[in-house]
Amino acid sequence: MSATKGLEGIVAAESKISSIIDDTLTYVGYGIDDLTNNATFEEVVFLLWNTRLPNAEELANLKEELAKNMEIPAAITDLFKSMPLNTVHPMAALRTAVSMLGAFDEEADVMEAEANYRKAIRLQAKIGTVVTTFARVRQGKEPVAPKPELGYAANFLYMLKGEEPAAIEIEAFDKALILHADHELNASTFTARVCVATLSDVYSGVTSAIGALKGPLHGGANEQVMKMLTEIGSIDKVESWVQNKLDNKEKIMGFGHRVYRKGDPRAPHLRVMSEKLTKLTGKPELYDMSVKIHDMIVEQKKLPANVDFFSASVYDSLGIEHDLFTPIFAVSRTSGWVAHILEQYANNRLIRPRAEYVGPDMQKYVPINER
Ligand SMILES: CC(=O)SCCNC(=O)CCNC(=O)[C@H](O)C(C)(C)COP(=O)(O)OP(=O)(O)OC[C@H]1O[C@@H](n2cnc3c(N)ncnc32)[C@H](O)[C@@H]1OP(=O)(O)O
Ligand SMILES: O=C([O-])CC(=O)C(=O)O
Repeated sequence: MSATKGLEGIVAAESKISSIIDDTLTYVGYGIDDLTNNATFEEVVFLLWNTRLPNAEELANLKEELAKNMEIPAAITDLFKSMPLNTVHPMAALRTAVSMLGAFDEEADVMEAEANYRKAIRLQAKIGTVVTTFARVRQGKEPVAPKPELGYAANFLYMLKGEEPAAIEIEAFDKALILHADHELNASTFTARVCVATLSDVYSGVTSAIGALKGPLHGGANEQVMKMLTEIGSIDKVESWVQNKLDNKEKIMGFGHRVYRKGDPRAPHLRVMSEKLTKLTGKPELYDMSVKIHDMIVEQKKLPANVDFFSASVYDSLGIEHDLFTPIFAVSRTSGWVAHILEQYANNRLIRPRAEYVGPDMQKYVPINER
């Protein structure tokens, strides 16, 4: 028995939800470019959960259900108020709050498929409100109640800032939500599947997944990209900053991928949005710096940008606080996590791999006074 480090190349599940084949990403067989250019996030949520696109009535119903379920228990707002708001990371707050949402859901442990679908809707509806409520509480502001007539992307930005977003902001944010919605058996999705394969509940699966997404090698990279751009500060400093990191064999956040070799097909969409939005907000240098970093990494390391690289300047341009980037990833990825959780339940077997033992041979116990 020998171990494959990081399970690289191991096929650990069958799935009908998304695929990455020859660097092409599809959700249920629909290309990511097609969906990003033409669909809305709500349509993608339906697609991932039902493995087919909705008709107009089904989409309207889903939107209505999401809008109806966006409010969160007051106890979650109080929970945030009780947190050390100067130091707590929003991903830690989100992890705790999603676990708490489970405590408030009377159906949390009802395992029928219909009940799990209802929980999926409630969780997807509430997670955006959880993130925006945290952000408002941290700023000492009142949470903003959702407006049912707005779509998911618009509602999120409205609840975050307290004013209705411009059409271009809604469009960019909706596309970003679509691009982050699912990604085959990435680390957080695998975590969710491992968790619920014990027949644990949906909330436990998503709480575990949030923990996995938080790390900088996964979803946490988008915040680190912004930290890098802020630290570099101006385009004339890019070359020496990046060269120094590369010479010290340090990783540059937002580059590289376990599966993609030629490039992450989500990155070009975010790059286009980054160029447009940074110009509009009067910060074109952020995009120019990103391109310069990108060209250096591609040239020297042959590593393409992943989804987290250009999303950083997109979210910054939307006026979003930098440590909320990863929670926003979680808001979108909840749709994918839940899809995989439902798929796991539908054809479950406990996930329990083996470890290759590399410790000492059989030893004899030594009494404590003889050690
Ligand atoms: C949504 C997402 O999760 S997308 C990924 C987000 N994460 C990041 O952007 C963090 C930066 N990137 C990385 O750490 C990696 O590329 C990962 C974690 C994404 C993929 O990791 P793995 O497939 O395990 O590749 P691994 O980390 O072993 O890297 C292979 C080689 O490429 C190098 N490398 C990989 N990524 C980078 C990078 N971002 N910068 C510099 N070098 C890199 C490694 O140092 C290693 O070099 P070596 O063989 O000389 O030691
Ligand atoms: O697939 C992965 O390993 C990471 C990733 O890009 C994602 O989760 O979107």
